[in-house]
Amino acid sequence: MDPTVPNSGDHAASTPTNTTVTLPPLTLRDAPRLPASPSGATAVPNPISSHPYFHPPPTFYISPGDVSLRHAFFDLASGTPNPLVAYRRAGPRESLAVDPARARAALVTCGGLCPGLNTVLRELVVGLHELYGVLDVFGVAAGYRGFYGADDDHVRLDPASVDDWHKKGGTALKTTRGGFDLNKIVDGIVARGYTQVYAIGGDGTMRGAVAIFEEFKRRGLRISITGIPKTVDNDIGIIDRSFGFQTAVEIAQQAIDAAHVEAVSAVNGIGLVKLMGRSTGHIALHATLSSRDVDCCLIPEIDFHVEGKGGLFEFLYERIKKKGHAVVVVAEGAGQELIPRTDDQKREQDESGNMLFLDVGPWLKSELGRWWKREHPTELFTVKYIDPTYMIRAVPANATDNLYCTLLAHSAIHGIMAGFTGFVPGPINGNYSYIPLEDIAVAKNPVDVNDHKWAWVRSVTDQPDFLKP
Ligand SMILES: Nc1ncnc2c1ncn2[C@@H]1O[C@H](COP(=O)(O)OP(=O)(O)O)[C@@H](O)[C@H]1O
Ligand SMILES: O=P(O)(O)OC[C@H]1O[C@](O)(COP(=O)(O)O)[C@@H](O)[C@@H]1O
Ligand SMILES: [Mg+2]
Repeated sequence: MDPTVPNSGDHAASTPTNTTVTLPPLTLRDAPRLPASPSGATAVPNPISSHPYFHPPPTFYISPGDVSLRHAFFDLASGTPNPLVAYRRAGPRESLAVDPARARAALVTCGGLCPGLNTVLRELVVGLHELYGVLDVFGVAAGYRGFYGADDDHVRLDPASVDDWHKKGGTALKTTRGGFDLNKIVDGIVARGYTQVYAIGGDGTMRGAVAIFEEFKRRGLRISITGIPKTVDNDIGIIDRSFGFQTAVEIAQQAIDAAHVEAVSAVNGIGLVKLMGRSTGHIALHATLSSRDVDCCLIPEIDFHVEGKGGLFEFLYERIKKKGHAVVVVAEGAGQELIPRTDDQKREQDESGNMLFLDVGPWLKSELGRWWKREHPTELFTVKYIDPTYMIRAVPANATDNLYCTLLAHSAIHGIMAGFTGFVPGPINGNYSYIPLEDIAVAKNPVDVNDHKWAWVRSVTDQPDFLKP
């Protein structure tokens, strides 16, 4: 039977049918493993088995054959992904490739802040100590450069010292951009006797972790590394979402609410909110969908023009005529090509090599004011601009993100102790999996503007594409 042909006949009278479909072969993108121990030491039983409280049931441990699928759905009519890709399922293994008694762990946070960083750190420390009995756990200060920093950049951590970290925004270890000197970093790791590295950061950190992993291999070192994906922008691909993102969206609501109040309380009022999102508009999109007060959402994935027929300003004028006010949410990376910049500004980068953006919020505010004065000089007009940039990422994680951070931290530890390295733990369609670092480092996560989500935005804001005629 052709699976793409719908059942014919009376719908109410039809019965379920079974259709057999042949799927393409499955490719396992396996997480790399540590080389065998030179001493020939064999597997160590998982200490959780002898933990006084766990009593793991037979289904507790992840079996060597457990995998999860990357694609949870596809259209049989247009062809399935070929090959189908699978990853190892994350979780505790019955036997370990790493002896916890000899393990020495280093935790580092890099890049921008994100709600939940401190929770991940806390859960790594507590999980290493209490699940596996790893007592040598160190926090490395101020990003990758801390590995080749002074002695006091390496701080011993234990469950007591991190007890309340999940309640705090930011990162207790401090974070920096730049300073990625591969040889110095690996020399520092070796000199301090670290056997496992947990690098918590965004896309840049993941690319750095790939380089460290490759250098470990090149030098024949038996040191494992895992990357725990952090990005408030949610711009890392393959995984369902990054931690801290939901918290950021929640806090963004407060800015949109304020913009809405200001807009409705003014004559011909516009509330303009700029949200984070360097190359992706996820925060702006999700904040728009959850708020429902937004009239227009601008994201980096969609070009727009401001003046003239079909432009943003004309749309806002019409919306004000209809409703008396309008709320605009703009992601920081949107409309960058519209803002005039000098050659020097075009070359400006942060310490990690990320392009520095001009501030789209004030630019939009002043362009709109200028346009209104010119086109409608006799009508009152007010724009209130709100920039909650750092407020949405410098807060502690909410309950959902705190739980997510805990599961990520535990998944990372289980993977490292099982002997995996060069991997990233993360949920794929809700299943925690181990994804090779090199896949994550290149997987971007732009907003798919052809997807239902963008259609939802349109249905909420009733906004057109601001295309040039
Ligand atoms: N291509 C790369 N190779 C090696 N290290 C990188 C690379 N890109 C960024 N890094 C390093 O990763 C760290 C964090 O990068 P950054 O872009 O600032 O933040 P994020 O990881 O949040 O994207 C910095 O120390 C930076 O130097
Ligand atoms: O001012 P900072 O600390 O460089 O951070 C600004 C950037 O941080 C971000 O949150 C992204 O940070 P990451 O690359 O560290 O994830 C962007 O939204 C923003 O452009
Ligand atoms: Mg980044």
